[in-house]
Amino acid sequence: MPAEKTPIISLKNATKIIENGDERKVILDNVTLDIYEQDFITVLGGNGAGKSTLFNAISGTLTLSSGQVIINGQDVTRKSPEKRAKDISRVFQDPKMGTAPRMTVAENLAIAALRGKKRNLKLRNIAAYKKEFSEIAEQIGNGLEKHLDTPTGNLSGGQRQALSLLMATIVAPELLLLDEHTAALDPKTSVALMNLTESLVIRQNLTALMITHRMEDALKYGNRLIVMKDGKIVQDLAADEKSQLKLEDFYRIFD
Ligand SMILES: Nc1ncnc2c1ncn2[C@@H]1O[C@H](COP(=O)(O)OP(=O)(O)OP(=O)(O)O)[C@@H](O)[C@H]1O
Repeated sequence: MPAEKTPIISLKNATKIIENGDERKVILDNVTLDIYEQDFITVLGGNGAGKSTLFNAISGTLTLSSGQVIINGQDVTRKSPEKRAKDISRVFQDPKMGTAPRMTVAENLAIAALRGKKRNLKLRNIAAYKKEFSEIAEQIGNGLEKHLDTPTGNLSGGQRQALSLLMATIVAPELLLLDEHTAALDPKTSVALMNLTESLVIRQNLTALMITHRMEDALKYGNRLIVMKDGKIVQDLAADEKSQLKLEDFYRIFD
């Protein structure tokens, strides 16, 4: 019998209740989820279904009312987002979120390269890393390598999202959270960033969760699909089940 796989991340009965005077709202409802190495899971659900809340619970920006978050067997439920940051990186929808606007591309990459490491990289040493950064940036194919000394605030949205993705993966995280990271881009740039995402995930054997509203992307990418509704995971489909789904099945998800 094959040995049982150990999940990288587990949520156990994760629940978040928001109380405001007489109002009581369950925004994460008893969610149990095991994420295994090299899972690439797409996350679908209507507005307000709880997708970002799920990501907040994993990354630690939201403290659970009850339940647990386990990373590699360690209970991190009460650990701060900063403590979890060595294991978990996240790319947001808004291109402004992932990068420091006044710092250059090279400086942003240098900071990202230090994730989880104790030593300090002095900014004057960045020059030594420039060739390496340039090679990494060149993989993107949108000219980012020519902008290593450009403040990120001057980049296009697509370049900035590509940089955010590079920063999130330059030190391979245990889990990459992609929070609708292509949603603010034009269709062509969005396709280019999804291609880059897939190639980074495959090349670095990453484990990733990706929220998307694009059903085509949920069908095309990943080995697993979860569907959220009212703070719950209502479906968890493996690759073979996912591949049998048609676009019209997806529209039913949002009913
Ligand atoms: N801190 C909070 N306080 C009160 N309600 C909250 C809080 N965070 C989230 N919610 C509520 O929880 C529900 C789920 O929100 P969430 O942002 O997770 O949805 P989502 O699935 O990511 O939606 P969208 O697709 O619109 O981004 C929403 O009704 C939202 O208003």
